[in-house]
Amino acid sequence: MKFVDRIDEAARLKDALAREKSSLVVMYGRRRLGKSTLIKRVLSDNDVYFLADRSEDQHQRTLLAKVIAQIFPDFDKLTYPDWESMFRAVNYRTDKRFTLCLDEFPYLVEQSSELPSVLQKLVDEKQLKYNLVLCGSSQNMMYGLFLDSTAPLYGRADEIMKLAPIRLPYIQEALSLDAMNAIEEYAVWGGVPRYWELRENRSSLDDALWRNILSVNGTLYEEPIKLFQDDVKDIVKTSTIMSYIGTGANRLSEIAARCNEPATNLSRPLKKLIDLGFLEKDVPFGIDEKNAKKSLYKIADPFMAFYYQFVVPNRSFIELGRRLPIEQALNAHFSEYVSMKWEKLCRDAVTGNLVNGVVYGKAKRWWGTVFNEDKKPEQVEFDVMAESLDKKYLLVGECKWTTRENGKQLTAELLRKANMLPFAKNYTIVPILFLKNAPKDDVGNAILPENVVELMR
Ligand SMILES: Nc1ncnc2c1ncn2[C@@H]1O[C@H](COP(=O)(O)OP(=O)(O)OP(=O)(O)O)[C@@H](O)[C@H]1O
Repeated sequence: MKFVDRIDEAARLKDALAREKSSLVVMYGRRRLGKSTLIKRVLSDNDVYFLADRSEDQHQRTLLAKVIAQIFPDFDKLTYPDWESMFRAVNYRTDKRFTLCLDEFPYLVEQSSELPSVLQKLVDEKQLKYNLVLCGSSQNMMYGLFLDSTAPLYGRADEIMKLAPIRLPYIQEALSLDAMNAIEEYAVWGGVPRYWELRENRSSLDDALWRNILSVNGTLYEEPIKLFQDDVKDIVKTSTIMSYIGTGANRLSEIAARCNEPATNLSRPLKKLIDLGFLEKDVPFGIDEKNAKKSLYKIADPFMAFYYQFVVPNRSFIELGRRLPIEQALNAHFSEYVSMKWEKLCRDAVTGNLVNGVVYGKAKRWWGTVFNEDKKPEQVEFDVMAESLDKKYLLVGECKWTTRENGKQLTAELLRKANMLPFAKNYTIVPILFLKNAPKDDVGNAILPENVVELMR
């Protein structure tokens, strides 16, 4: 698969490594996002890249010495009793600046708890002649090592880079898809390039699902557990919470009831899952994010959302190799699943972007009770709602992931609902349809998959 995106990240890393003084760069982020690949692309043959494992520290130093010997001959002929002597020996041999990258740095710290203090000492002495890049997948540990104010390396990094998932337009480029298929595939694999590679090796999305996720031998069959191993203590509880949310328990009270625990016990694990990027809080437009009553918890990561909706409830069928019930579940709900992801992509596309000549702030959903023409209460919902930065316009959007719609009818209904909103009079209402296909009647206010891909570039 061709390498895509990461232009800004690569530039930032290159820049940090080319500064006048040697730099300490920290890179972290969820597994399989492409941290190692990005670093290796930026490093040259004069640099050293070392991938740590969980073996004991003397063994790791022996392995690292071997890699360093590729640029400093015979470096591995000596034995280094501790990390400090090894880093100082590298400094002694350095005549021109190079970069030493320690990938999976948290594994080294697991074996040698003194390592952060050793590095702190070396960095504080300002004598290091080489750059250090420290990389890791455990977001928890990387946070604890560099961003916690009590940690020895706190404030020592010249650059801290948290790698994010790759955005929608690049899956289209990597897998040569049309916009509609890019959205469908992104709904399953999200922005993780390793998953895109697994998909690329299969003839169709369906084939890739059955081979990689919906099979006990699939590479991704246990993937969430592997991801949690990096960062959460209680994997069973975490997985249980994700399952409940993935199958429709979205309010704190519902999740707590299903877990049979008081809601207060769940605030920490939920916050943790939000920090890790696996969950998000959905709050209606105009409501404070901290409003717990109005908040809905949703799975933020597309791959996880697919997994907890389609894999976990069907685990016993998958274990027995029974395809039929899973095929039925996919036939009945996959399209609806993609449509939820489509809504989210539409909101992301609008946020901070220029839509029909107007720039909008953060787009959210809106749901609530309004009073209709007959003064009767009515429950209404908007898939997308955003206020223009100049506060003059309110974009209200309806998303559909179905075959061709009647645009006039959808727009009229959107306007009818919007005009009942108590805050409608403060704005000029801008109705927008976000549709899978162009509407039967060309209403002119439709945004299609190719437009969303373009907006997300
Ligand atoms: N920007 C990219 N474009 C295309 N493919 C990529 C990109 N980045 C990474 N990949 C591919 O994705 C896979 C995972 O990348 P990589 O091993 O670098 O991730 P990582 O974040 O270091 O993962 P881990 O923490 O699991 O080691 C690799 O096989 C790589 O080829």
